[in-house]
Amino acid sequence: MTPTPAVPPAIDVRGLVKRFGTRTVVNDVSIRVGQGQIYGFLGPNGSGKTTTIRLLCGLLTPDAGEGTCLGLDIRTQSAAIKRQVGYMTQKFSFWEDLSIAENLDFVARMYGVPDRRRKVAAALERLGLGNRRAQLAGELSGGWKQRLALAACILHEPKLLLLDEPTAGVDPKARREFWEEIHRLAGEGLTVLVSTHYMDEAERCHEIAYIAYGTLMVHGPVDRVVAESGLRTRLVEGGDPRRIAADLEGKPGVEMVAVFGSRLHVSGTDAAALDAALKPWMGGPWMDGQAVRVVETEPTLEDVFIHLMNRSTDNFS
Ligand SMILES: Nc1ncnc2c1ncn2[C@@H]1O[C@H](COP(=O)(O)OP(=O)(O)OP(=O)(O)O)[C@@H](O)[C@H]1O
Repeated sequence: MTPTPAVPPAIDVRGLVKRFGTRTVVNDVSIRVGQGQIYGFLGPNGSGKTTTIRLLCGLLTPDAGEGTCLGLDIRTQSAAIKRQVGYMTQKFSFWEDLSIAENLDFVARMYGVPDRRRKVAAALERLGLGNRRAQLAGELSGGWKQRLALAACILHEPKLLLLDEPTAGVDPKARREFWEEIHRLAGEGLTVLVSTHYMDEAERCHEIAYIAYGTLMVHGPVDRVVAESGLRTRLVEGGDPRRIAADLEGKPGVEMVAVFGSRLHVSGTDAAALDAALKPWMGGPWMDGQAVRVVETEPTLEDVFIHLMNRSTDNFS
């Protein structure tokens, strides 16, 4: 039997560097993204996520490094790559006094999309915009605007979709529906690169990369990123979380204390030192008429990212 040929990665780049003036905004980034994967980019504001995504698909030329996107060279074949990319920028603009359908038709004409009418109809159908086709874009709520933006980005049937903070300011239900659509598209083979600050969005990605000040600090599936962080977390329940937090802040072994309503997440990389700091709170002392309880828990992705952020130094400022 002939073995099935392995599907080549959608993106395979090594050693990418980008400088703006004297600042190195992307520093030696190597990434491989499988076809049909949703790959999330996280990191502090201005840390180079958008620049990295643009380099990966040839929209910007790197100062050093090499690689391929959709099997094409990111340095020499960027025009051919761009034709196969759908890019939803942070500030997607519409013609507010045109309807949804007219906006899509306009975009399709502008990009010379063949078989325009059928493609516009398909995009309207696919994103549940059919019933609203005549509604003016300027009257749409945030969630519907995102859908229209997504419809416009997939009209030309790209193989790679770039989403730059796609759901900023969108309500949770609309975000969930947006992500269901992204997963459907990925299921059909579309590769998706998404930058986000939302942990729930990161958890919906097949793999994530955390970039801080131009450096790729960790990458991989969410579970692996959490497991490999080396972070240990204890959950403290009962009593007054703010007073317990104040007691723990700055103690050896305690690297982070975060209040979640009536609970605390206390984390550090040295489990013995962490437990030594928590010792006075173990064994159920009473506080404000409640028993305080300390249990081991998994760090959340947010715990891991705050930890990474604390560890990274802002070499941009
Ligand atoms: N064309 C440019 N010329 C000069 N500096 C730039 C240019 N584009 C981006 N930068 C700078 O490079 C750094 C990284 O920007 P980038 O937009 O990639 O970060 P980001 O992680 O996507 O940020 P955010 O989360 O705020 O969107 C920033 O300090 C930004 O000001």
